[in-house]
Amino acid sequence: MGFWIIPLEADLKPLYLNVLAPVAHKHQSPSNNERQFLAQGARRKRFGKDNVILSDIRKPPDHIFHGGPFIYSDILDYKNLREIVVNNRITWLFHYSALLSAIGEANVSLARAVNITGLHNVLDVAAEHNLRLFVPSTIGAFGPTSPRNPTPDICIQRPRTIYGVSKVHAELMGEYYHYRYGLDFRCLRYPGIISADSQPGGGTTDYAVQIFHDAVKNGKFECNLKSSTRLPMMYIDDCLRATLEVMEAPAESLSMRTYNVNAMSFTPEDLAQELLKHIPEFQITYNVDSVRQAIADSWPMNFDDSNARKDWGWKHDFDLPELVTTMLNFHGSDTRVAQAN
Ligand SMILES: NC(=O)c1ccc[n+]([C@@H]2O[C@H](COP(=O)([O-])OP(=O)(O)OC[C@H]3O[C@@H](n4cnc5c(N)ncnc54)[C@H](O)[C@@H]3O)[C@@H](O)[C@H]2O)c1
Ligand SMILES: C[C@@H](O)[C@H](N)C(=O)O
Repeated sequence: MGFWIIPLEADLKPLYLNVLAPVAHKHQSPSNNERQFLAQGARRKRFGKDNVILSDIRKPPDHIFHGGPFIYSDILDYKNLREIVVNNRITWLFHYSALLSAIGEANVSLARAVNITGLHNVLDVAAEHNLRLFVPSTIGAFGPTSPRNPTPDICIQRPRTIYGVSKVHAELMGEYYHYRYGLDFRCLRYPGIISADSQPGGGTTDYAVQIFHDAVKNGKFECNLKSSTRLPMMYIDDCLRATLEVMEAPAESLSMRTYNVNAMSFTPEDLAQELLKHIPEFQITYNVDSVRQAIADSWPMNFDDSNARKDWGWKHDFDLPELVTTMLNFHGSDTRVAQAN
């Protein structure tokens, strides 16, 4: 994902700098393609198709390109950001551009530029033009010295990845701009996000997306984390709804500017057991990637999101069984499921 720009009602113009999960899966059937369009369409439907501008530095899939305005935007180009905001009278900005945890460790200088310099550009353009700004943070903003089970909103944050460091920086800078300049900064710490219409983006939680592709296509999956690695996770629809809900919450209901949000928490073994109920021949093997495993072992196992639930009424819809059924349906596994039954 990157960044979104949106307009409000007649005059609310959101800009999304990259889209969470925009990439259509190559193997989907036409009917699944239509269903997968819904998550993206929801944002455009909520605000009006022409009022939501999506952007990236990468070519979008057909359904994104034809679904409403889409533009090229590099968050490292400040003048270009300012031009987009001015020319389109943007009011809300959703900033999704980032390098994720595992890929960030493989390319620290690029991660530092995109995740930190890019954030500075976004903060400045938002403050200069009085935008409401959403920036996602992550379970990766915590580290080995944070309480892991559960992890509360306020506790020690000493992450050991450039990704985590950049996200703590984003949380603190956003809050600083809020108190110093009155910027309407809002931030959610997402768990691992699972979506059928995306390819894994270089994160530590990628296995929980890839497993569905491989289970449906090949009936087997090689997992790069240990079977007992417990991490917080969330289905994409809950993630998008949480994001819009916190953005639309009255300012006086927000006791904080950065909130944990959660839905479920599982291990690769738990996920495999749930998949076996639908695909009895499914097999999982383990070939642990030491970089990803060390990252996962330093992250929360369970996330305490009680403040989000109390302040603005957060409530998730998808637990593990609903997640697996929905993902398998999206992946066109109806035939396998029918065979299994
Ligand atoms: N996916 C998850 O599980 C998860 C969990 C927690 C938080 N998040 C956050 O959500 C956001 C999106 O995550 P994602 O999974 O979609 O990641 P992703 O890797 O799939 O997408 C990142 C996007 O950033 C874009 N990008 C890279 N450099 C850019 C630049 N210079 N200018 C503009 N765009 C640029 C990429 O082209 C890509 O579209 C990130 O900020 C991430 O930290 C994601
Ligand atoms: C958890 C999250 O921030 C991302 N999916 C990663 O693993 O890097």
